[in-house]
Amino acid sequence: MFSLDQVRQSLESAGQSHILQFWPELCEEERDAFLQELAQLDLRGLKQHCEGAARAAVSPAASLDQDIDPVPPEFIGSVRKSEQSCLSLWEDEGLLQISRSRVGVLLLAGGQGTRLGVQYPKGMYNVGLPSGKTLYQIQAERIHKIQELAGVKHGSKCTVPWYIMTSEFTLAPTETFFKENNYFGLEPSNIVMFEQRMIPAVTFDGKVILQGKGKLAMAPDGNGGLYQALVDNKVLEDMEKRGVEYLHVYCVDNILVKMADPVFIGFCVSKGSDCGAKVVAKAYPTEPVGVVCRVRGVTQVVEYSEIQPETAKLQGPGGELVYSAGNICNHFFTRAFLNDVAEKFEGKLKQHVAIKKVPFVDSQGNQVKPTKPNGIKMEKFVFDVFPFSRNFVAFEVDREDEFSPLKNADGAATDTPTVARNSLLAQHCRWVMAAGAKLLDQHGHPLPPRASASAGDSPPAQCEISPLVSYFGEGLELLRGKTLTTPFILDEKRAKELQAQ
Ligand SMILES: CC(=O)N[C@H]1[C@@H](OP(=O)(O)O)O[C@H](CO)[C@@H](O)[C@@H]1O
Repeated sequence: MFSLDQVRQSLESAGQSHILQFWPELCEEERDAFLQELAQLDLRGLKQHCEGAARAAVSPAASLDQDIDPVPPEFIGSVRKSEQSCLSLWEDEGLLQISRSRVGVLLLAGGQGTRLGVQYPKGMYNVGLPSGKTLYQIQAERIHKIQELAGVKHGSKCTVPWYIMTSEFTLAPTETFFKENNYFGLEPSNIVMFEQRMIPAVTFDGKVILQGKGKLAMAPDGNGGLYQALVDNKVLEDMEKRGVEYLHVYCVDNILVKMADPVFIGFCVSKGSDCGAKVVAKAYPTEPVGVVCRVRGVTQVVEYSEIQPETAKLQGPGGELVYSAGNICNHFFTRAFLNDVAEKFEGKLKQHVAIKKVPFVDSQGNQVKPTKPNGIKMEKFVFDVFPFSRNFVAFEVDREDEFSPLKNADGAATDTPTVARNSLLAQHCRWVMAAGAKLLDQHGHPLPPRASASAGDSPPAQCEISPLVSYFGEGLELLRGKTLTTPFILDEKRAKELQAQ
């Protein structure tokens, strides 16, 4: 560890000596903790980071809107437009790769649920399903099921390791939650949690913000911090040791996420792709999703916060959105590509600027909660590696089956716990009806099928199917010809009982 003198010198040469202004007031314990925090900073890169942030805040990167074009539809694979025989081939390929334990999943779970308004990791959120399951539990059970499906099909026991990128904010509570829940029945050695880096928030004149007298205002380095974290935590070596060649990366908040989706994996593998992304047709022009498009001919994502509203609203001759390929943060990478990124491209990733209200201590030592934005946070985005890919593919999936993200607290117009819950229940109603069963409400009246859910809708029937019974609607033959009264929860026990009837 560095000595106080070394740290002081480094801070001085980075123009950041104010960081130690309250040092004389700190007690022994606070000093130790602070020195440890400072020693973990990239002190050599600090000057560049602070000056870069201040520069970026006054002269934001030029808008890309002049240089973008949509990706022509024929370059986007599609569930809806593909023959069933193609979908089956892709699914078979995906299941084959999974059965050989060549597929892993990686969860991006380092963010704070600021918009959702919770103090704990988003994955621990319970959206109020009849079963009371949290997002983490639903995801764990899907991993369980996909291992089983692939294993049964190919007569092999296989593993889909679950890599979970957390941050200083989310690691400890996530670890505890998993332990308390017995890892949701998964083998603990196949769950690998690691932390992304944190970087300091900076004022508009390039000074690191002090959150306390002996504490810096730190924030995770964005979900694109993944690539540095893979190196820091030797995750690529772990993948190699396990024989994992393909990785499905996804973010925590989408209740409909299909972990290690065999169709998507199979599609990407069949196309010989090194990098891919799932997209859905955007629901409305200002929907907060990035768009997959071409920038000077190169396919990448332009984030919702960086596209001009006029561009987002552009319509084609049939009234359809020109930029409609909405990024749902479900990415495919080969390990070989991730190695390339780690070796050659990580340092070239773009830095995005977010201007935020960052609580701080003023020069008098008073704690201040700013009422207007005062700080710059720099973030990397996970999709910014797409331009380095040699064969990028996009794959369009159906929103009602794959995308209902939990972003906002109830009361907001979209992406709330209620919408997430209803999207899942509506999907499960569709599965049950497609399997040939009838659903009745509490009064014995038949229920109509529902395609999807939005905030204003009346709730669909309380019909929930455990992922341990069905991953994407398969295996529900046991319901054929049955009349089921809601609320109806199909877990493994109930499935066995129905099977026996
Ligand atoms: C940097 C990044 O990955 N941004 C993603 C991510 O945004 P959030 O700000 O986390 O909601 O999830 C969106 C989908 O839910 C996706 O459209 C967007 O592009």
